[in-house]
Amino acid sequence: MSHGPSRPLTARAAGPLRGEANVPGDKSISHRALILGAMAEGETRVTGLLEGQDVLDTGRAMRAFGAQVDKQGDTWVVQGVGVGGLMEPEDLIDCGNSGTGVRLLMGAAATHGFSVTYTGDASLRKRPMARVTDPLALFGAQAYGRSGGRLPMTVVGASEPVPVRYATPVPSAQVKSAVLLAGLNAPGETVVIEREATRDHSERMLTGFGAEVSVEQTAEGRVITLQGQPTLRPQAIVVPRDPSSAAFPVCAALIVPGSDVLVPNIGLNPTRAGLFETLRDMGADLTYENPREEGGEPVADLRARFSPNLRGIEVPPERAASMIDEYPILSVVASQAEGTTVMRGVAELRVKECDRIDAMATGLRACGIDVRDGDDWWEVDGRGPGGLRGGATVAIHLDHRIAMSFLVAGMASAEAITVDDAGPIATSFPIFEDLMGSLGAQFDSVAD
Ligand SMILES: O=C(O)C1=C[C@@H](OP(=O)(O)O)[C@@H](O)[C@H](O)C1
Ligand SMILES: C=C(OP(=O)(O)O)C(=O)O
Repeated sequence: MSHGPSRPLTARAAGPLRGEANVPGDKSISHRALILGAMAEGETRVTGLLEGQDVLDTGRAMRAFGAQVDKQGDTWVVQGVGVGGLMEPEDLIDCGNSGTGVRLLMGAAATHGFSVTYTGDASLRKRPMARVTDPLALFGAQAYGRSGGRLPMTVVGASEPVPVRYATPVPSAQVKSAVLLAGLNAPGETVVIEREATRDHSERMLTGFGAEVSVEQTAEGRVITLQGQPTLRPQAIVVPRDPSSAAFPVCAALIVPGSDVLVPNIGLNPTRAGLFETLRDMGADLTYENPREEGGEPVADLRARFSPNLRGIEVPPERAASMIDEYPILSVVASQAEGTTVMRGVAELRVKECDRIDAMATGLRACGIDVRDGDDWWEVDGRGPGGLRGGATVAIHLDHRIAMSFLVAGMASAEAITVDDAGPIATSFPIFEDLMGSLGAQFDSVAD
């Protein structure tokens, strides 16, 4: 869905942040629970689903594809139609701001013999889709979109799909997942090879639903093999809390003097936890309390305290996929460290909801921080605790993570920071303002 009118929001220096931050469910897992639930035979029940706009848009799309998706009390109930049972939507599928939504749906529908036209908001309509439609063409699906492979785009599904073997050219869990979801309704073995491991929620959840999925580490990379046309058995899914949302209260606590914040129950799947390792490498006072396993995923309570002795580091590039959405907030923490933080191997940041390197570099420079950048790298010169001047209004380009990052920056800067639009925060973290406010953050809505 498109957003309402833009809504500026200002964050100013806050007192210590203290208390417990109960962040919402994982966005990646929530999308997959609705999509796989819709492709299973019978009733899947999901608790802890993220009720962010991105996921709600995917829920609406699954209804348009013929599944029933309803909320009963705290549980989302999906009546699936079975593999191969999706139906042609009567209208456009509008995925709003969500790259994950549109790319996974394109995959899931591409091996059905019907056509679907996809669109999204002004941010999503700029993002590249050929990375998904190229492998979908190998199954026999054809895509017709705007120039540069942009939305709106119609995908004519393959009525007699063939299985595919595909090596992903960019590290992308969305591309991997689109191919695996398409492979569900192709006979035989579909194989995806990724050079670097990306988040593995699709593999885990497909296995949970009863598909045969094997993963092998070879010289070529991580080889994932799916046996096509399985019967997916409906599941009871408990969605863990989102480490990408936890990043905001954690990082805010590290840079606001006197803070001590507990962020309970965070999924620490190694394909997602790169930020927390990086913060610890920088000298953050960040501990994992009560580590345990839940639903096959490692989980812990994160405790973050103000950390006056952060050091800039070179972030290991091989860690990029496991923290790809966290570089914007990491750059805010880096601005409060001593020395330079170097981030390499991050070209993907340029094709997210916006060009995230450019958006963060522009905003940080306006707040008094030196940033240098190239095609696939950037570096931030830290000015130590209290080194953020602030006093800027920052353009967030319909990007929720840019908005939240600069609001956190405003909590630790000398002068307030305003983001031009807080609306997109609702795509992934609808309770951000209230939750950060409950810890002690100070926000002012600015009248238009
Ligand atoms: O598969 C997913 O759920 C996601 C994969 C990542 O995108 P890419 O696959 O484009 O790297 C990430 O940035 C996005 O927020 C969620
Ligand atoms: C990149 C993101 O999401 P998506 O690709 O689903 O829009 C994100 O949430 O940071």
